[in-house]
Amino acid sequence: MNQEEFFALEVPEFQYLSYTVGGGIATVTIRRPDALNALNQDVLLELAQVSEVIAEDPEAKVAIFTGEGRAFVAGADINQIAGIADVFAAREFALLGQAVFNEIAALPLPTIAAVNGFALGGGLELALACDLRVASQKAKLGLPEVGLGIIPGFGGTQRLPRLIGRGRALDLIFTARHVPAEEALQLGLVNRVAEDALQAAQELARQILKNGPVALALAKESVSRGENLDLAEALEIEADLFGLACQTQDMKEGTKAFLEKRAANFKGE
Ligand SMILES: C/C=C/C(=O)SCCNC(=O)CCNC(=O)[C@H](O)C(C)(C)COP(=O)(O)OP(=O)(O)OC[C@H]1O[C@@H](n2cnc3c(N)ncnc32)[C@H](O)[C@@H]1OP(=O)(O)O
Repeated sequence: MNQEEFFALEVPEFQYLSYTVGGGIATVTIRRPDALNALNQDVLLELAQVSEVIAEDPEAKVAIFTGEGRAFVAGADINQIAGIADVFAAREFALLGQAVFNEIAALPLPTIAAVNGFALGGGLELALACDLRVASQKAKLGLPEVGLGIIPGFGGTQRLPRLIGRGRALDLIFTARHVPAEEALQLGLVNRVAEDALQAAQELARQILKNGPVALALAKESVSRGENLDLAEALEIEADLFGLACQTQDMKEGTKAFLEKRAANFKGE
């Protein structure tokens, strides 16, 4: 077995997803358009698998998640929720969604949700597990679970207030309303609004890709690890990771390129 074969990436055959990678951008498209890409257990398990693929793929430097058709994801599958037998099964379902989205949130590279349409319930929770969100002008976002007599269970009650603040998050959760893209932008729920969410996400990814890959991963790690700590502890982490960044070839190349007034050629080392 030669080295290339040894390191050959195995991408499973997905039923509900497609995975492509090109120019450093990995793209995951959720494909269950007849149900507006609703997340049943199988889709969730495939999302877990694909996040392992992304983590292992040397070609993937930025990952984009999007949906086929007129929805990003219209939530967890309400048919499955309606059939949940007892409190234990319900808790397991929430824990499964949380575990999958935690895996996506922990990917050591920038992730972007290209919100091409409805991002409701578990769909918004998936977008919240990504680092950045780009919405199409026709996108609608929200956590409508209380309208079904349940609460957000895939991280929404935790990630949404951390992103936009408690008052704004509880407004969305209590009213169950669908927020249009422009309002989502004002709320800080999305980073950009564009006519074509995927195209705008790809442009954003290309902008990110100009920068040092190790530095991107370390910057994400610093923000993620510091998020739930007090400032003094979090600043220690930042200093440690700054130290690591300064040990990289990318740092040598980035600073040299600046001084030589040319574009840096980062190797991700
Ligand atoms: C822990 C996490 C919990 C959750 O995430 S709970 C779920 C939260 N999400 C929601 O409550 C949104 C549910 N969906 C809707 O409210 C509506 O859809 C929309 C407003 C998004 C779109 O409405 P319209 O344009 O009229 O389309 P349509 O005919 O309702 O949907 C097309 C097909 O998609 C199925 N579908 C939509 N969302 C879900 C879902 N979340 N779970 C299962 N199926 C869903 C429908 O039933 C229908 O299917 P058919 O054509 O066979 O009647």
